[in-house]
Amino acid sequence: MNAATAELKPTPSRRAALSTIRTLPLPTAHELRQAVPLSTALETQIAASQQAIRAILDGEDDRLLVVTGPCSVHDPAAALEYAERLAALNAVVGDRLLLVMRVYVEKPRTTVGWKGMAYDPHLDGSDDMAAGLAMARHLMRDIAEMGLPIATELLQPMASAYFDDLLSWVAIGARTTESQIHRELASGLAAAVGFKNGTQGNIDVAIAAMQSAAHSHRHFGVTAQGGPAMIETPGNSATHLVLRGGRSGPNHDAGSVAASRRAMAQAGLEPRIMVDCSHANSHKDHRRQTEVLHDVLEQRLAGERSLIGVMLESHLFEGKQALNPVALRYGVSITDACLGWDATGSLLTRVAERLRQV
Ligand SMILES: O=C[C@H](O)[C@H](O)COP(=O)(O)O
Ligand SMILES: C=C(OP(=O)(O)O)C(=O)O
Repeated sequence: MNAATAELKPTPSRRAALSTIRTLPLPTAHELRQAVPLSTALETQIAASQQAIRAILDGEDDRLLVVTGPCSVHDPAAALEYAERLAALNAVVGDRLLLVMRVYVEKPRTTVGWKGMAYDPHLDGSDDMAAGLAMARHLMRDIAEMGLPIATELLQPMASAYFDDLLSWVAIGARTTESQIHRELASGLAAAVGFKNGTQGNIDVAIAAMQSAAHSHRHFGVTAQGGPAMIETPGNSATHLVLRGGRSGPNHDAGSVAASRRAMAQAGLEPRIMVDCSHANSHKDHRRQTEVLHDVLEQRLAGERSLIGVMLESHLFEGKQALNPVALRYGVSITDACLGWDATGSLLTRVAERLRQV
């Protein structure tokens, strides 16, 4: 062994660290789907809401697609109360808005932090993922049974099979839009997919993602029974760009929207754009989501037809709180700050009224 190879060998302390790696089996997606099955009526409802979203993307339905809900769900009771309120609002605004609830059970972190209900449902770092996956699937099914279409971000491709039959809209987030693995995942989904611009604000990665997702792929994956598999996907052209702002600032303004529309057309894509009113578009100040949404609405009323939807981060009560499992305030986000329900309800009611006037 020469000196260079010796340096590559793990040191004893690194070997000791590696020996502590734990592997715990989880139920397969098939087992969880059998334990928490969907009725035929629910499957039909989900297929209908996937189709309704596609109709908006295809310009056959001129309602505004609104993806709204908590940054992350951590308390099923609060998420269900939010869903009840959203379902009631839908009865009032459903003629002009297609409401889809964010039920985000996986969170991408900039460095480290709580990664969502699917990972750590007990909020205590125990990472009981078997319980997390079950809680996530139960919650999504309960919300879907209220008649609401569900949106989520798909982050860990292996986890998607545990709940992708419940989804009507999927986000590929700013941190993963550039990932080939997530583009392959999107190409096999029944749901429409919004690709976010990168965290720097670059839309080129989302444009490349849409081109890639439209193609058929063969990729490594696992079967619902948990075995290694080659997966062949049909391609998914029900995709769109999500402008969420970036390090260089917001990108919901008319100039950025027009530039994005032109870039999509040049790439041979239908120009379909959703504006995420939160994240870098609101400078992470939840209250500013209202002004971003009004800006988007005025652009759309002025004739910007590429604007097909908006996203809001909204919970029962505004703001956010630190994750302290013994003293959590009910209905308040433990990840990004959210609009409260009252502000959300009146904002969306005003948006629907304004859209009715045209
Ligand atoms: O939407 C949520 C957050 O912006 C995203 O998960 C990153 O969070 P973090 O920067 O707090 O890790
Ligand atoms: C993580 C999210 O967004 P982004 O990927 O834009 O940061 C989100 O919408 O929860």
